[in-house]
Order: sequence, then structure tokens, then C-alpha cells
Amino acid sequence: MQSLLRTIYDDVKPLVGQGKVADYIPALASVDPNQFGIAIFSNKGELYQIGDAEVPFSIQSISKVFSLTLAIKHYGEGMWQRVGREPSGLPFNSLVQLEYENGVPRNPFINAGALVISDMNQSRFASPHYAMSEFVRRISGNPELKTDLKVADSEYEFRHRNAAMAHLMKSNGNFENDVEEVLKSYFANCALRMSCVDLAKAFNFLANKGFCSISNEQVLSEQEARQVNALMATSGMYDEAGSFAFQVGLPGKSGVGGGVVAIVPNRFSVCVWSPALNKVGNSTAGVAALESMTKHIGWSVY
Ligand SMILES: NC(=O)CC[C@H](N)C(=O)O
Repeated sequence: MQSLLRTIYDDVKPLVGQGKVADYIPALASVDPNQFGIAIFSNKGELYQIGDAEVPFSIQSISKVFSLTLAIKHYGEGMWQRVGREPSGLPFNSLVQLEYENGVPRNPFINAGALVISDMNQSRFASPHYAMSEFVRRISGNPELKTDLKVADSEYEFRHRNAAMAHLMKSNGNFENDVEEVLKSYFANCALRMSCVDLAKAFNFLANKGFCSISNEQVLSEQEARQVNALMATSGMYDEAGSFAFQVGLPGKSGVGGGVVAIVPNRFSVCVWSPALNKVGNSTAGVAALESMTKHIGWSVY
């Protein structure tokens, strides 16, 4: 496994820095684009890593998987009346579809969907960001995880597009709480800082039939874990989900901080990080690394 990581690293190194660091969130624009790390956490508890795998970064949309997991734990099947399970085929922050479809977002991984999930968690928890970050500290085994308040504040300052989605959903009766409060929780979740090692561990439960071997808890049922993997496979990479399935063939979730998590069911969870992004907002080197990985292991879910 360690030599596999070395091969991937060498394959992809020339792509590191290619693309553009997310700058629509000003506090993210100053991140050095030439960083690159990979971590793999196997279901047997083995950890492999290479490069900048212990450097914490802004998890951004990867947080949507954690919030979704909390919502599933507390709402079960009923929640799917408020958010769909279909790929959107549109950018993660698109507004148009939301109006056509009466304020019911296509899936929990586009921003509108994640905002509905945040609204559900806002109704359920006194402090949804505290609940989410405590949950992630537990399943990653890292009690030191921190939220980058500068990133969260910066996103809040430039919140208008996300705020527009939330207000549109509110006008359709699909939003219960105060928009500003939900936006603050959502941005705080996105601003959690984690390394590849933290994320590879935190996603163990999705590779392991819902059971987290770090915290020794059944996070989701086996069926729910399978469903979250299915949503990641169809919608985890925004409007690149199709070519990601074609080229990598694994459930994956990206964030504009440059992290990408992927699941090899029943075997391991992997996180790749490199901050420079391609046109749709996925890490250029991250996607290439996962492509190289599946080519070498000769395994995908398809
Ligand atoms: N794709 C992402 O990582 C987007 C998350 C970011 N916080 C936003 O709301 O725009």
C-alpha cells in the first residue's frame, strides 16, 4: 500500500498547482496551491500516508456528508420529502433548478440541499455546529479539530448566493429556521479544518458498513451507509459526478478547499488534498490521484 501511494504521488506530482485556488471565499485565496497529500485508512485499522497528509485544510463541502449523516440519524426516511436524491448536472451553487422544482433541492450535496439539511439540524440541535464538530472529533479520533473562524466569517460576509437559495426555499415553505442562523451554522461546518489523515479516518464508517472502528460505534445502519455512498457516487462531485464515475468509479466527495474523499467499500477510505481546483471546483491533482489509484488497484464499484 505504501508503494502504491508513492506511485500515485509520482504520477500526479506534475499536476499539483494546476488550476485555481478557490478565491470566491477571500480567506481561502491565500492557501499555497503547491501542497499535495494522500491518506488511506483501511478497515483493518492500518493508516498509510504521503506528502502533506497531516496539514489541516478547510473541508468545505466535504462537511455536507457529516451534516447529512447527522440528519439521517435523527430524521430517518422522512427527511427525503424535503430534499431529493437525483444528480443536478449543474454547478453546486446554481439557483435556477431550485425555482423550477418548487424549492426542493435535487440532492443533499449541492449547496441548496446542504442548506435544507442544515435547517433540519438547526431544528434538532441547540448548537448544530457544536453537534457536528463533536461528532467529527469522535469519528476521526482527533479531539483537537478546529473551526477556522476567519473562513466562516468571510463566507458569511459574501453569503448572498447561499442566502438567496435559503430565502427562495423559505418562500416555498421548505425552510423552518431563521436564514441567517442556518447560514452561520452551515459556514461554520464548511470551515472545519481537517487533514487527509483526519478525513480518511472519519470516513471509515462508510467503507465499513456504517460502523466506525475509531469510535467503536454504529454510526449508520448498513443500509443507510450504502445509501450515503450511492449519493456520493451520483452527486458528490457536482457537475463532474458523471466523469468521476467514469474515470474513478468510486463514491467521492469534494470540497473547494481542495480535499476529495473516496470510499472503497469494505476495504478502505481515502482522502487526497491539493488546493488548486479545476473549472467545476474539484481538486485537479486530487481527482487525478484517485484516477491513478483505481487504475493501480484495478477495483471500482462498477
Ligand atoms: N463546493 C464547496 O465546497 C462549496 C462550499 C462553500 N462553503 C459554499 O457554500 O459555497
